[in-house]
Amino acid sequence: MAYDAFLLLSFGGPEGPDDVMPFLRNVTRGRGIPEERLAEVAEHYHHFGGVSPINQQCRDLLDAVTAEFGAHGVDLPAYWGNRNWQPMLEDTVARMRDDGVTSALAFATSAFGGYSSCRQYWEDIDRARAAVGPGAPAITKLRQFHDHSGFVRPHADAVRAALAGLDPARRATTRLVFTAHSIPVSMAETAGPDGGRYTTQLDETARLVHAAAAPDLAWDLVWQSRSGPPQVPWLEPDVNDHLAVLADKGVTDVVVSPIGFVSDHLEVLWDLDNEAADTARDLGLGYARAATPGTDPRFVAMVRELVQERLAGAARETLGTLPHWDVCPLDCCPAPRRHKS
Ligand SMILES: CC1=C(CCC(=O)O)c2cc3nc(cc4[nH]c(cc5[nH]c(cc1n2)c(C)c5CCC(=O)O)c(CCC(=O)O)c4C)C(CCC(=O)O)=C3C
Ligand SMILES: [Fe+2]
Repeated sequence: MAYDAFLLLSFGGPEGPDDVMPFLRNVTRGRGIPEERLAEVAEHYHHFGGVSPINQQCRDLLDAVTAEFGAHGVDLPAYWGNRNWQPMLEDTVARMRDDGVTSALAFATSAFGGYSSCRQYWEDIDRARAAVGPGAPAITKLRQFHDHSGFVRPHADAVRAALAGLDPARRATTRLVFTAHSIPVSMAETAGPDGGRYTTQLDETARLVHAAAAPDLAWDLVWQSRSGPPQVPWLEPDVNDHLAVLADKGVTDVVVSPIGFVSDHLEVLWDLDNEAADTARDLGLGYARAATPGTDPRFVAMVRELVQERLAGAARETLGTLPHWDVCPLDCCPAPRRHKS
């Protein structure tokens, strides 16, 4: 198969105060998110001047990937499009068509399976191609990468760096707390062809990061950034509740490592550096937050390697044991039941 472009596919975020509500309406259209939750999340964005860091992080990643391609003879022009905010994917796909692109490889900024993190990006591609119509390039998504060394090693180094900021005399009572975005339990159950892929992959990432960073410490995998109406069950425990349980058990210090994410975007900054850090302080726990890969050279090299896997049929780099595939089976990670908007 010949490919003639690379596409960075991401979530999108507002770039000023006036963007915040329209962005949030794009994210939540038809998903039954209560109005109070929207108002609360809008406040998180306004706290940062209405600017999400995710767009600059995408620009930085795109620049780094372009340089990495150049240095390794990967001759593909690089494009960027988002699900929820400008540059919107359908505008990017129209530009690709105008530039004569016929077949592109897309890197989505999530490592995991599941509807929100994988299937929905395939749907974004389908919708954007349909909107562009005849002449839209073919676009396929690169595979999930939860156990790639280019994802695991930057997380592991970040955990080590965060640990170095805590009191070594209390290491025996220090704990690793891995976090990922909570999702509805029903979405977790239908993730992957056999169900449970989001949580199973996160468990594997946590094990790999733990083994590489601090095998002497105990660890847990917990959830952050819950959304949705209260009567719908989402993955638990929430990181804040979990910190209270740990403090009760005699844990003195925590390193919180957001392995569910590729960059320090708003949900990492607000929900961890603000909320969870406050919770830890109230509980008297020492607290350090580990960084995400961002533009770590190993992560950037991973993107290039995922492309080369597909260009050259090169072997897959995997540290774990879960299966991988290039194109998701059509029946995995189905869309949750839609609410009326
Ligand atoms: C699994 C997952 C990831 C990780 C995979 C991936 O990266 O794709 C992720 C990432 C992100 N989520 C983000 C922001 C938001 N997510 C929301 C709502 C939701 N997230 C969900 C899941 C996930 N979300 C779900 C099931 C909902 C309920 C509504 C729905 O079913 O879609 C809402 C609505 C308000 C709220 O209720 O929180 C917002 C504003 C941002 C941007 C941050 C920035 O601006 O820097 C990013 C990277
Ligand atoms: Fe989200």
